[in-house]
Amino acid sequence: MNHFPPRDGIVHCEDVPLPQLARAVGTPVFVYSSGAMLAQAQRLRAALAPLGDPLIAYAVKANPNAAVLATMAAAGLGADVVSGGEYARARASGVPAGKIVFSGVGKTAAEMRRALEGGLRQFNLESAEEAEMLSAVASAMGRVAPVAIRVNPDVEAGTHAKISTGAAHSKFGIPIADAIDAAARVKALPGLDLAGVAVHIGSQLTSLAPLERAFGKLGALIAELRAAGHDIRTADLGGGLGLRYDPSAPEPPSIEDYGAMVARVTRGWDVRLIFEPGRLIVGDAGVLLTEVIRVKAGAAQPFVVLDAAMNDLMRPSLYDAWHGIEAVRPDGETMIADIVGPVCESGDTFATARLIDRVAAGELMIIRTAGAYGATMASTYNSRALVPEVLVNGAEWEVVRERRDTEAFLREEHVPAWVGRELVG
Ligand SMILES: Cc1ncc(COP(=O)(O)O)c(C=O)c1O
Ligand SMILES: N[C@@H](CCCC[NH3+])C(=O)O
Repeated sequence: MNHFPPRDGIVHCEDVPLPQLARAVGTPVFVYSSGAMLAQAQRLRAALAPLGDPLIAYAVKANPNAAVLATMAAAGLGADVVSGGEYARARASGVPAGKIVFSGVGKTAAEMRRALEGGLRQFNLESAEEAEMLSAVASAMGRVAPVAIRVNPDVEAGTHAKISTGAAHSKFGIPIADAIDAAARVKALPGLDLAGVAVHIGSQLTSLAPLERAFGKLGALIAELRAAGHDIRTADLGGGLGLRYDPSAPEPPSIEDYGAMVARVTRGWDVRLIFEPGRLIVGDAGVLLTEVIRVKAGAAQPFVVLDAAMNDLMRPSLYDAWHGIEAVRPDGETMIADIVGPVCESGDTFATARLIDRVAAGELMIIRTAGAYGATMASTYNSRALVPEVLVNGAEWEVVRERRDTEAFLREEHVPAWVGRELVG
């Protein structure tokens, strides 16, 4: 089902015409369809149902808005968190402690303490050094921390280098060849209970082959760990399944293809599986709604200058990512243009020489697939206000994050009394 349907020539989010939101909230604004994210969560749950009772721990980093997290919690999903901040958000949004997995290479002692106090399903350990720190923290608290060893399987994910995490040179995980030694160290440390293994090789994966290779290695490791006397009860298969940003690109594997592959590879593992999907759930559920400030003449083609910029949606400038860009009221005509934002960097470009709907100053456009890694990665560069977010449910909608204006930044900053003292008088 299309949750951003054109009706009467105007793009809607569910039953709300986008111009109505632009008028009420202003632009740029992230608009999310709760129906779209729930449909994806439901589809994933159905595809994974034959695997027993897996824990689907939504990767909070993809979109940590409290209303999005509460939607996920209400749908029964857990949370994969990578910081104390994400842990706090997940708990505050109603995710039960027992459904929280804590990932990340740089967990601090304070973050470990906080998660142990509040409770969690497991820490995914990424190094022997981290195991030592967690052991000390848990022991001092008189607790036992449930842990999984996140391995680095040395598998190339075939995605953008900046979002690949499973190759040998990557900072993530414990080299799989060292996992048996690491498990022995974990077992010998007080305050740790080795419950399982974990792997995550990257994001926006458009082929199942690298995932299958990584999972195959994980299966062999589970057998080795059991042979060494470890009681392995869980296997966390990470996230990473990609979306089709560009409709002319080959269709990525479906959620059902993924479920079938996992069922085949994990047959006989006898563990509870954990998944950490982010983008897959929320990516297509969001658009960045923006207004054309002006169309400026260019050397090769015109520049469509939007009021959204690289600080609001970093993916095109950071990863050269392709996002669909369309007019909210297309008139049937097209043009070729560079689509840019107002920020003072040439990298503030959403698309180059792109065939788009014809637009003029004052018209609205949407940048698609902005529900994941959009607002969450935004900055205030060029002293631009963080973009507000709206959640739509049928004909209802609500601002779920207010626009943060320049006055708010200034209230947070402080000029010491001695600045400029030597220069005065
Ligand atoms: C450990 C971990 N789990 C889950 C995810 C979520 O990835 P995705 O949004 O691609 O599903 C990431 C991001 O790549 C991650 O680093
Ligand atoms: N931020 C990345 C994904 C990173 C995944 C986090 N491990 C993106 O927009 O594609």
